Amino acid sequence: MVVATPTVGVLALQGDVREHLTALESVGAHAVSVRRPAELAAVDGLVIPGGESTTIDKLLRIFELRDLLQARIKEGLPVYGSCAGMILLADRILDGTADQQTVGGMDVVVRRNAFGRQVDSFETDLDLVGISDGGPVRTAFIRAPWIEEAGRDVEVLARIPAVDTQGRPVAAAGRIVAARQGPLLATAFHPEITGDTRVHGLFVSIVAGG
Ligand SMILES: NC(=O)CC[C@H](N)C(=O)O
Repeated sequence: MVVATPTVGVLALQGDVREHLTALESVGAHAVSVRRPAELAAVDGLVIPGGESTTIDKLLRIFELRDLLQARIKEGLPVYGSCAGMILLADRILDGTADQQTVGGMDVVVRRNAFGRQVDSFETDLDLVGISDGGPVRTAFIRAPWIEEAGRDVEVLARIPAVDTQGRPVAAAGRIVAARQGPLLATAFHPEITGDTRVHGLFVSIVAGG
């Protein structure tokens, strides 16, 4: 089904919600905050923002959204998870806290806080499969995870390049930092804070039936 102006929710329990709402509006979606089951039931797609995955995990249960979100993902709801959102979409995680759970849906193993202390946070340009116009995407990594293993049905969209913008070798070279499995999209980075809205454009096209 092709939806002309899709309604895309941003899970608004914790994290940088407003930047996602703005980015989604700028690529033609009707963007709404989602905090209640009725709001989750009404959206055509959902963004799970970056933040702290353990907190979002707990709040999903407190706000009685977790089971509904899992059910909607099973029915095919398009969901884009960024950073902590990517952790929540993963079927399996490494370095989670003892009681941490994910919502799941993507056949990936994600390692939390994977980049370690030295490169805790950084910005870089990445080539992304599916985004060819306008060159590499400007991305921000903030205590980011990476995808350690991806199942057969997962399409890898981006990896950490071998060298940084100054030509220096990168320790995490080759790590998977963006992937898609059907209507589920995940990025280890935050695209909403660099002013580059093309990842949101890609997600809205998935929601609209692409
Ligand atoms: N920027 C982010 O979303 C960081 C994710 C955070 N390190 C976590 O484990 O949830």
